[in-house]
Amino acid sequence: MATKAKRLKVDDGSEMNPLQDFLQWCNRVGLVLSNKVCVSKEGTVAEYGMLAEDNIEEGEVLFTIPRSALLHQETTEVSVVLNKESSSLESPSGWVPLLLTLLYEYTSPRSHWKPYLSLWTDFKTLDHPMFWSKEERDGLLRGTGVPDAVDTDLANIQREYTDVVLPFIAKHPDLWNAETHTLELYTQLVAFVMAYSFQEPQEEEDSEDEEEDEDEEEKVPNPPMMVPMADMLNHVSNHNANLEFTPGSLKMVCVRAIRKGEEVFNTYGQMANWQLLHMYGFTEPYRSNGNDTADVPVSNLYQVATQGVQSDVARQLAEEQREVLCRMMQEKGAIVFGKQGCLTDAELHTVLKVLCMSKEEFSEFKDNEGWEEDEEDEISLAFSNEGLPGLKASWKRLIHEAARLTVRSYGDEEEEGGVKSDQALMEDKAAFEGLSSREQQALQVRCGQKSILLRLMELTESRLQLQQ
Ligand SMILES: C[S@@+](CC[C@H](N)C(=O)[O-])C[C@H]1O[C@@H](n2cnc3c(N)ncnc32)[C@H](O)[C@@H]1O
Repeated sequence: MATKAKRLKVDDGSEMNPLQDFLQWCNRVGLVLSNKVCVSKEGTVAEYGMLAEDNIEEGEVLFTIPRSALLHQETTEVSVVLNKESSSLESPSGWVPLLLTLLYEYTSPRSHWKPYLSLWTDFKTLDHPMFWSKEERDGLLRGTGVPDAVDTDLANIQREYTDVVLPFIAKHPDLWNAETHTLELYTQLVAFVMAYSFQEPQEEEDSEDEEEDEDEEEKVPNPPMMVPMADMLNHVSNHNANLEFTPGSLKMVCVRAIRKGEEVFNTYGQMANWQLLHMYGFTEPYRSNGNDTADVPVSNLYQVATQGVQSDVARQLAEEQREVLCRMMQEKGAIVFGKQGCLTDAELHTVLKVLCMSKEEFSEFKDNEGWEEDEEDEISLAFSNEGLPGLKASWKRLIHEAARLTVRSYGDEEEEGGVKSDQALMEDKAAFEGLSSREQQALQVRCGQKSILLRLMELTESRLQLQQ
């Protein structure tokens, strides 16, 4: 196998090379690596990565991993005990069996996966916002959605460790112990799973089965697993390789020609910068992430719709409309905008329609238990960047003002959410380079979101607003 592994000195003066050990292990377990690629720490965007040593064409397989080399609850040495007591390991995340697997295999000197897991002697390179101080998160990432997501994660990790993991490991002192398998290690492994694990997509059902299952509950997603070698690849939104799952093995396939010397990039999914920072601890440079998004909370649309409402009747109507929307909207109730327009157009359509209804229209709507849905294609076009300027004035005003409220939530209200200072910092190369890596990443998240919101405000500016 080709390798650019460097020999590393260890403290006692002896030499070790974790990458060489890992590549030898790959050979032993039957992982086949094309001689057109190599794993390297040089010439990559972040630590380990994969480089093309020759030109590679679309469709070529870069490596094949036998399923037996994957690390998860069925392949670990402790699978019997995990499976036997699986019901006591259930949790909302569904990650506990893999985390117990990793707690065990990462600390076991005779683990079959030792050459793989030894690539990361500690997890210091992981710099997810969950490892930043709360002050740093709340200060640098205000308005981006990351602080709330991290607070939820940390509370869940603590709860899962205390309520599920600790009672389980206490029953198996021969395999785990609380002195070694601490909450700190557990939290690091959660970050490792967030940034390195893969989830096999659900098998596609044929249309007949789908119809039958329509009323059944949504399928539980497959649990995460560790996929050695595939997780050496870094991510960009404009990726050139993709992991394919087949019954016997997993294959990394080139999806766009790669020239000799270029880095091979996988995709971790369509991820906005705030999601990349939250889940993986990095961001793509400002403007280069084609999947960047910004959320406009439904509560902001509601707030704009009810501004200036005077009469009791109108107030009551607005309150009823809000209640109906709360029942209809899933999750936390945010409308997501990407670089090309609204990504949750059906939800936005619903919100605008309900909030702009007269008393009569609203009661008719309730009597009919909804309305006939418009064509999906028409809605998606209407809320794209091309369609937004042509929306009716009342809808544009709501979107415009709600976007403005959202921009303000990033910071200083007088300065419209710090838009100007952030933009200036981004454009001043020397000043940007003087920032810490955390400050740079936070700035990239903020600038990406705000530029989407400002574009949205431009597209929904009505003539009346322009005259003011
Ligand atoms: C699946 S691992 C990829 C291998 C990793 N570079 C390593 O050395 O172990 C994911 C991690 O790689 C880093 N990473 C991936 N893509 C990146 C990118 N485009 N820019 C910066 N860091 C990236 C992040 O730290 C992320 O959490």
